[in-house]
Amino acid sequence: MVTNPLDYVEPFGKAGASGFTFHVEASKDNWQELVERIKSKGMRPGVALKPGTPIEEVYPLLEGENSVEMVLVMTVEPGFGGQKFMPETMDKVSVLRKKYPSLDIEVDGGLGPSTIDVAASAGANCIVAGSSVFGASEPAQVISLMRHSVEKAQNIS
Ligand SMILES: O=C(CO)[C@@H](O)[C@H](O)COP(=O)(O)O
Repeated sequence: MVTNPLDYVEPFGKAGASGFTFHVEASKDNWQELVERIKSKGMRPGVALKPGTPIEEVYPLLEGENSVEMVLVMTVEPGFGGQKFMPETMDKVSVLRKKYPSLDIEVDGGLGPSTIDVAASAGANCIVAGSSVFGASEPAQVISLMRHSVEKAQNIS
């Protein structure tokens, strides 16, 4: 998480990023300008929210022509890898999935073989995983297992 996401749009765009996700907590006053700027640089805008932030805070960012295209529900406190998945964040994923059936919903933190099913069933379709993949003896198998769980929950396998 960065505190001034606007400062990073241009450099990330120049570096070749295809998407730019900012925290709703860090953009309360300027999210519209931020989304516009991200789109103008050819990137896909996304918004992230911390575990304690109510899901209602992202609703305004999902309406109108300047809307974000992805919501990242943090499943740990942002900061570092290797933390424990917070199952209580799944209520936000379920509510969001019900309200926006085709939205990309990402989850990040503590995702791996033991937690993927609950996240996938709640409606998450984009998975960020660090320790469970990079710490595995067969990373490809872990990725495949998680992909399968998401596809099964979305009825696409
Ligand atoms: O950076 C963060 C949290 O701030 C995450 O992206 C973690 O790095 C994910 O790592 P694991 O929880 O999967 O180890």
